[in-house]
Amino acid sequence: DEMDVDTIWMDGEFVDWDDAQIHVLSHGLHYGSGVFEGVRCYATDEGPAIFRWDEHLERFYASGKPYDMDIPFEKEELTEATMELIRRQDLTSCYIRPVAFYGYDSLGVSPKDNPVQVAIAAWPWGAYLGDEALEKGVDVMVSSWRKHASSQIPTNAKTTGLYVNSLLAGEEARRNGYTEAIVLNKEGNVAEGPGENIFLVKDGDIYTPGLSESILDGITRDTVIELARERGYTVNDNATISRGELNTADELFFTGTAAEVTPIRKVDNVVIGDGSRGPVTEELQQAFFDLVERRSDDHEEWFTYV
Ligand SMILES: Cc1[nH+]cc(COP(=O)(O)O)c(CN[C@@H](CCC(=O)O)C(=O)O)c1O
Repeated sequence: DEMDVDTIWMDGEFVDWDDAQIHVLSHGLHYGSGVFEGVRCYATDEGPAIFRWDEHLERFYASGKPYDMDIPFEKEELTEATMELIRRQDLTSCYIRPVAFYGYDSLGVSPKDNPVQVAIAAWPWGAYLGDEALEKGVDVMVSSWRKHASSQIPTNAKTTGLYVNSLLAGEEARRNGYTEAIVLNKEGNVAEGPGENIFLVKDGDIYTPGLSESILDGITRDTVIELARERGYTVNDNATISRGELNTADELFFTGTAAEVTPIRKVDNVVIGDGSRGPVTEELQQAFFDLVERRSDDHEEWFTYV
């Protein structure tokens, strides 16, 4: 395979990449009834280290709860499978994608007795929004599509079906020449990106929308909040950010497992700050990479060594 990975763990076994197949009548394909995680493993002097595996695994199981989806494997089994998957493919820094979904027994909206299938894949994945993005930032647009409200579908569950909202917003942005979208919630305030949380810096203070703004409780968001507070910043992690505050921000940046810490330099072609990565963004981005690549030995509890 072009990503020089060849193995996937599926329903308790390691299978060849091309043999990891499911039935076309799988419930998850028809009704979006799946949950997934995105986790990064970083190469460090002590070997590959999975970042905040416990929190990701916790969220993986919690995401299934609204759908009565009981994942038929213990956390220890999934942890061992993931470590073995990384070892078998000699991966060091890689992206890990666990997914669980209702498979096929009978069709119909109710998952009834459909089996819950689980798979884990891992592959090398570079900068999510492009190589230049981490340094130069990205140009984004505010999408015409709103985020679904947490009262309509639990936004705090990483449900596969929800990502059509992300696809609509992200593809609208790219169709219009931008790299990514910012999605407002149904109140018209800032929620997050299609696959990222968002942070705003103004007069030296840091703001990020709270869970009530219909966002995913991001693990990278939590990490950056902690790193910022450790550096003495005032962080409002329950902010309501209006659309207009995006234009007058000193700095904006995305956070996410895939996106890591990505500066935003323009919103709908309005230059943010001086149009380059801001100083607070750079400081937190550097702190993040020093942490995950273990140049800093803080938060050892956040690392699972393979
Ligand atoms: C909607 C959304 N909001 C915020 C985040 C950031 O959460 P966290 O990874 O815990 O910091 C992600 C992760 N998006 C994942 C999927 C990306 C994809 O393209 O698929 C990811 O970053 O792995 C989201 O999908």
